[in-house]
Amino acid sequence: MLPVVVLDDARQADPLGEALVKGGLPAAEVTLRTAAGLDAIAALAGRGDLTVGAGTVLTAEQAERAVAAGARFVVTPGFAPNVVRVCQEAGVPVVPGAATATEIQMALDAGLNVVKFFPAQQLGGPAMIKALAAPFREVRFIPTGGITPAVITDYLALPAVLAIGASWMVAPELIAGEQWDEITARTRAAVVAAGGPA
Ligand SMILES: O=C(O)C(=O)C[C@H](O)[C@H](O)COP(=O)(O)O
Repeated sequence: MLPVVVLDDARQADPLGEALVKGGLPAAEVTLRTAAGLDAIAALAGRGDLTVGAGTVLTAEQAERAVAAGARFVVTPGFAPNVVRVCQEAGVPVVPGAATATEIQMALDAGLNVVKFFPAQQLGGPAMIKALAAPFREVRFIPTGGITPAVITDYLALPAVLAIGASWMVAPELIAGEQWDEITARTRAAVVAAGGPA
């Protein structure tokens, strides 16, 4: 499970990180949708007890900044050759978004075999991944977008699914309300729903 985080205030990064670690999910994809994103990545990277990556990385410059801030992986909504190049040169894993067979082939051409399947639910969910995985046997998918606890097991039943990205455990209203205990509780529930320890 990969929590997809949108932070408006980088000062919330540390308590959020604490809540995720307590919940048993020491990882976060912090999106660069907000101006606070880079500072939040730096704050979480500085904790040392969780793996932080950057999401919504749209340009090569953003990729450079994210890596400099401490991002250990980079996620993009679609396939962006310049972002992929920057990450590969920096030795940082990059996961491009792919919604079609063509985009998967672009990722493979770039030497990548893990893609974010985005937006997963809207694209047809597990049935679509199953169909795409048939010709691309070496590809692993991280479905993200619209995934709720109710459908997690449908995705995780597929061998081609490497992980699931989702935001419900770190919902923006919980962060805005600084409801860290609720974030920990939802994170724990997400771990259990994904077959992890209670
Ligand atoms: O900003 C991006 O590039 C993203 O990563 C979009 C995220 O994948 C979704 O926001 C997460 O999906 P939900 O769980 O439906 O919220």
